[in-house]
Amino acid sequence: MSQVAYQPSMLDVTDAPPSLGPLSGQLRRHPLSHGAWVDHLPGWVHGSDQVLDVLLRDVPWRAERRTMYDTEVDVPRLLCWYGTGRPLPHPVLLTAREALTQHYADELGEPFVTAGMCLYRDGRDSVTWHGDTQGRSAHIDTMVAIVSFGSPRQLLLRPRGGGTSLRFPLGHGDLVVMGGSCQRTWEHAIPKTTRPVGSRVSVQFRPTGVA
Ligand SMILES: O=C(O)CCC(=O)C(=O)O
Ligand SMILES: [Fe+2]
Repeated sequence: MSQVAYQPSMLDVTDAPPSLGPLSGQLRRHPLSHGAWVDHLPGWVHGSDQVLDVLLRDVPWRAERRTMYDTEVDVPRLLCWYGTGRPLPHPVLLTAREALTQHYADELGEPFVTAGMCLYRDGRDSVTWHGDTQGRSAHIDTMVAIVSFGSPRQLLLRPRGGGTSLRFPLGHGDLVVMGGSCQRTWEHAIPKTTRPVGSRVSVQFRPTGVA
């Protein structure tokens, strides 16, 4: 009897659609040098398991190759680009993009419109030190907002030209926003790890012309 009453409520909890916590008053800003900053909010997305399942299943993940010296090598992660207007694979991502656009409206002055997706299959997948400086972000201050799903990985940041690096743990449902001059004056990376980690999906929201 008690089991009959218990099961539906368990289902209600696990089947509840993913949702977002508030941004105002919750994001913690870390000012960096040269007018760069990072905002961090662990656990922004609730119900992230469901989102991760959908992303792993429905995103048409692609492997890329790039030329390194004179050989072609695999890019060590899978990718998919959702340009302006392309429907996102889970509705909570649209809600997230709109919430970010609204929260940063005064500071950013334009909406987040694209979503870059990366799948790190295990600890051997990574992205090396870089800034997102293709396009307008090479010259102007902007923002890149990252929502992370799946196995926790470290986001490393270091000033261009040398200096101490910082690390932000990116766990299931966490939000990190790189802002100000961050893409031009700092670099970021997701290093490989020998720890036994599972899949991680990173969703990066950017304004138009930033990549
Ligand atoms: O995996 C991440 O969260 C960062 C990805 C990244 O920096 C990029 O794709 O430009
Ligand atoms: Fe990046």
